[in-house]
Amino acid sequence: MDSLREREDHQELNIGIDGNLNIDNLVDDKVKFNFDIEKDSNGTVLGREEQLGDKDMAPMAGNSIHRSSSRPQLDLSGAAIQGNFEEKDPTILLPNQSDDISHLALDIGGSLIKLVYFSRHENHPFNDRRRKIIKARLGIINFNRRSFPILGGRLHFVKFETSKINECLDFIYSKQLHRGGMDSRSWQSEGPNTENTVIKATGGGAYKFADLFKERLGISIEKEDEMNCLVSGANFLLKAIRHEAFTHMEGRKEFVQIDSNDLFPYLLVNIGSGVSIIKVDGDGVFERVSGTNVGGGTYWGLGKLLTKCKSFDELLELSQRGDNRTIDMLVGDIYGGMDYSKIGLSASTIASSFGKTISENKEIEDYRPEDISLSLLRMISYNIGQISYLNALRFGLKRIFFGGFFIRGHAYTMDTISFAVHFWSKGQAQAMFLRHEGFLGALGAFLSYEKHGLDDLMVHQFVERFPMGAPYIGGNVHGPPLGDLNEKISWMEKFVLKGTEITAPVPMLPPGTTGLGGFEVPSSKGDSLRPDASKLNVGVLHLVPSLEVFPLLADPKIYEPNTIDLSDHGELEYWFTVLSEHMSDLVDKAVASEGGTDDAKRRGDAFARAFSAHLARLMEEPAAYGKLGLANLLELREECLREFHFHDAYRSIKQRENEASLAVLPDLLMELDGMNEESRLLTLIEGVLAANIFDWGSRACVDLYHKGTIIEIYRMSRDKMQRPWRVDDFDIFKERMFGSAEKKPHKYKRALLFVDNSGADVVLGMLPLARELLRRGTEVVLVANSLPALNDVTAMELPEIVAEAAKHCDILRGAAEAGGLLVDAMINIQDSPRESSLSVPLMVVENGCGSPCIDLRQVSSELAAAAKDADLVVLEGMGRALHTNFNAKFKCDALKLAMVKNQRLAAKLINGNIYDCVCRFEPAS
Ligand SMILES: CC(C)(COP(=O)(O)O)[C@@H](O)C(=O)NCCC(=O)O
Ligand SMILES: [Mn+2]
Repeated sequence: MDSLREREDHQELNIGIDGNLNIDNLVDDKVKFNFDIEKDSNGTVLGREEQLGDKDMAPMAGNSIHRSSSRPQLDLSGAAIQGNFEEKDPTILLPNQSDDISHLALDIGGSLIKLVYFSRHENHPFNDRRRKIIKARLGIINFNRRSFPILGGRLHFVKFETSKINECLDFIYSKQLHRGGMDSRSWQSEGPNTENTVIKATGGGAYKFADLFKERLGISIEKEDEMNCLVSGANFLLKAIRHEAFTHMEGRKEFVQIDSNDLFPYLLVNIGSGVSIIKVDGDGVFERVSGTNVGGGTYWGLGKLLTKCKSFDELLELSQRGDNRTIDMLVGDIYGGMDYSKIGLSASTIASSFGKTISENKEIEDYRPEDISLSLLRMISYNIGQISYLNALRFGLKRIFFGGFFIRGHAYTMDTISFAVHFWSKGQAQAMFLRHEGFLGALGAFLSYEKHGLDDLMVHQFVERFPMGAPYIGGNVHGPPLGDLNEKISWMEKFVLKGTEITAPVPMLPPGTTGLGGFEVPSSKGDSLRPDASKLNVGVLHLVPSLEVFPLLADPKIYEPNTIDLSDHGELEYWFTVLSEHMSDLVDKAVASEGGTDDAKRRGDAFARAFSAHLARLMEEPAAYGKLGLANLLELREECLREFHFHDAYRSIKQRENEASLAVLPDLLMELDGMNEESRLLTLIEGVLAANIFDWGSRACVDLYHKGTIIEIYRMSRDKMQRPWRVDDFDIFKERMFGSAEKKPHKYKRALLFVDNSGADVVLGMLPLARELLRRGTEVVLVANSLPALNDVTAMELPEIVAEAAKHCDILRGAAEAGGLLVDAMINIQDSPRESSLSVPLMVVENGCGSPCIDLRQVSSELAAAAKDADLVVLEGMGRALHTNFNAKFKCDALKLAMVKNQRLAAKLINGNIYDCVCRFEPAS
């Protein structure tokens, strides 16, 4: 079979096929891999199990024929041009390529093994033809200017206890990570050879277990320097991940925005079994300035001896219920309950860790394990905090980043370290923590593969997501992501049976306060911290190399997409309730969209459980997945739906509404054409606002839809349009368009219209507005979602809607032809991109997201390209113009249009009522 073909050893990335094809020419959208589907001799697609056979356990290495080298390479064997050879950028199939980026790296520490692996994104369906037209139209030569291709993919983070190394080996084997691809389907069941495969690893275990890896998996370990890896991992995270670093004081977590140009120097304290203290001055420029042998291993080791705990997590969990005053000697114990205020020590300050046990005539059994664990934790955390501070002082450093698995996202540990740093530095130095704290070394090892291509990635190109399974790593579930859909569903079912209590929302405790020398009662522990909380910290990092910052943002550095701050507990609770109440309706729609089968019902059920679990988790710790805004919650819902293979829950509703609206469009256009320019503009804006009422994400609107037909509701909404609207800048916009006694009329060159919902919203609202702009000589770019979200129209669906509308309107037809939106015109446009029509073009671009909101730091390359010549941005709808971007400032004129379909938001944002409207016009800033 094809996929049995050997890979070439030592094949460099830039070796060409027959000397002509240089890999530099392969950009992401031109390389196609076909390893997703394996067929048997009858052409039947094999299931995962059939392909894997009984291979989930790693066998002893045997004879095999597959070879690969340590370098991440493209396997060019069997490469062939697909399709038309005459095409300028033909697709090249690499049938034997499994993944073009290095895929697995390890950090094998004394206590834990950390794994980082990369998996390629599944191809998501996109309109290739539309993309080609847009590329030609916008003059995009190359979406990706790298010297070699980076495909989108995911970085996964998994850990195992070193003492259970066999579980780790089984995991690697079951996912076939040692073979150059995470998807076993690309390999034959006969057991390909891994003889020459080399996997990068760091940590002492890279030496200690090298033979075991060879024996069990047939792979060699290439050792990478541990300090080097820690530093490059930390630098990478601090530069590439937006919400990576945070402070943690008195139970309050706050993300710190790190300016990658102002990162160095800093102190990196890695708390593993032991502690390394490293002064970092740049990429690859560092010095290990100190360390201590009292670290995570000490806590665990002593804790194990003293409490009989079986695991680190159990020990940490015990500390949650501990009271260290029964064990530690406090200042007050020495001073008869008084403070030693002369030297600034309160009575509650620990004078001597474990000191109280000297004078008491007790045996170990007489102390509570909980108290012992807490005393130990405080002793070690304070000590590390103090040594770190002294080193920061020694080198004049203000920022200390703490990493390593000792911390485990444990609030109390972080508070204790922060307190120590704050206390000793008198507030001059700041302790910061990293969300991927435990994976610095493994990430560094991953980055040490040559040509991994991740060096110059920007912050916005990594998007953190939480596919199901990711939040529940640990124990027997090694998580992210659970292999296939079935696994995910059954895991959700099992999870709910076992742990229903954690799916229920848990109220968050208000942060406690502590006095000087505080922590008499740990402020961050208590009933609200679930035992598994420490495992729920990092998700899968999605690498989307084609995302860019929207070029028209006035100042991307201060841009904040979210309008509503969910760190306000009242807000979080409200939106949590809204989303929970919407759940059953959404599940019904999702299940119906998949034919209402038993399988769809089971998936619907699993989705509801998964999303509820995420919500519960976020209620408990809003910053668990990074800084939380309403847009993230709404996106999480869409992501969860996709996880359970609901790709378009509102498909039929959208279709129905499109058809009904297209049927009345000709009448509307006729009515508009009978008006003078000024009344027409007003009617058009009114039309956009009125049609925005068709929003299946709003509870109030959905209730309304039971009361009439689409057209009745649209009419009712239009009839209620009374000016002044709650935010009403229409006159300023009108003056900008038509001029006044003092000002000349303005003709926009190119307008970007961020469209929202299907049906009336786009057909009767935004398309007529687009038509008016086209009529006035403005190029129009309709910007729509890349993936479905609620009833939002997508960039895939829009060309068809425009084509339908164009049947009734010459302006739209001419512009759509010029923009390549009409099928016949698409063929012409490839030959002569610019001159095919006299009309200004109407184009469609995708925005790069699949959510009702938009974060303009992460838009598609085609939108970024379209923005180049644009001088007007129109944002439409509640998600795009209110929940997000209400306060966004642009380099060009901006018009924000929305109907507010939620009472609380109306009251909060515009001091108004549900169904009030916003027409905000902001000249270029
Ligand atoms: C999800 C939405 C932002 C979509 O609104 P749109 O952008 O389509 O105008 C909106 O429906 C919403 O905020 N819904 C939740 C609140 C509610 O049910 O009232
Ligand atoms: Mn919408």
